[in-house]
Amino acid sequence: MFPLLFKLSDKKLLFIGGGNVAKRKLLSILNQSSPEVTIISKELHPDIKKLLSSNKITWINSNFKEELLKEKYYFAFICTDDKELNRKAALILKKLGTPVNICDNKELSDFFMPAVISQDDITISVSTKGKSPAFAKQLKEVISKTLKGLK
Ligand SMILES: C[C@@]1(CC(=O)O)C2=NC(=C\c3[nH]c(c(CCC(=O)O)c3CC(=O)O)Cc3[nH]c(c(CC(=O)O)c3CCC(=O)O)/C=C3\N/C(=C\2)[C@@H](CCC(=O)O)[C@]3(C)CC(=O)O)/[C@H]1CCC(=O)O
Ligand SMILES: NC(=O)c1ccc[n+]([C@@H]2O[C@H](COP(=O)([O-])OP(=O)(O)OC[C@H]3O[C@@H](n4cnc5c(N)ncnc54)[C@H](O)[C@@H]3O)[C@@H](O)[C@H]2O)c1
Repeated sequence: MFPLLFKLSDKKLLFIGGGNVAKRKLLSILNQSSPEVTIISKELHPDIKKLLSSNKITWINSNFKEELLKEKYYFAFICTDDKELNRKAALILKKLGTPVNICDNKELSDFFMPAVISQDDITISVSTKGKSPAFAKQLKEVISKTLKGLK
């Protein structure tokens, strides 16, 4: 796996599922950039609902169906709690040429979300190649403190 920095502002991103995991990933992305986001989900986390008026976020209040994919997405984040649905949706999006990140399927994912430290012009991302996301988070906190101490 190779880390890259993507310019996501104004890119079309798709989220399938709008629960805790979607919220975490979305907030992490919105912290760094300003993409156009479409969320397909029957339910939406209250913290995401709060963003609907102030951000470029469209909520499609429905379970996932292939017919809902009317646009080409730059990246898709598949985060429902239905493992089989996640797999099926990922295969559809991959066929359409969209790279996917799946919350419960490392093997099928085209990319992972790292833990991100961003201070001024410095960006550091931490990954454990998917082995231990909790450790990535811990390491992020240690690096963040060290970086602050250097200033
Ligand atoms: C870094 C971070 C970024 C983010 O997502 O924002 C991130 N996970 C975070 C937190 C976190 N995730 C989990 C816990 C609960 C504790 C635990 O079990 O460890 C916590 C801790 C918490 O929530 O506090 C559980 C979990 N995670 C994955 C699975 C499925 C699996 O392993 O198959 C399961 C089990 C699900 C289950 O079955 O229950 C999978 C992935 N999680 C990744 C990223 C990718 C690999 C990153 C890497 O290479 O290290 C990858 C592969 C895919 C992806 O999601 O991109 C973010 C820290 C944010 C921050 O603080 O900065
Ligand atoms: N990648 C990670 O970091 C990580 C961390 C914890 C858990 N997980 C995995 O992620 C899954 C989701 O966790 P969560 O805490 O976000 O769950 P959650 O219950 O908070 O959210 C699930 C979301 O999926 C939506 N959904 C369910 N079926 C759907 C369908 N057919 N079409 C569209 N949307 C649908 C629901 O409406 C809800 O918004 C867990 O089952 C677990 O396997 C991954």
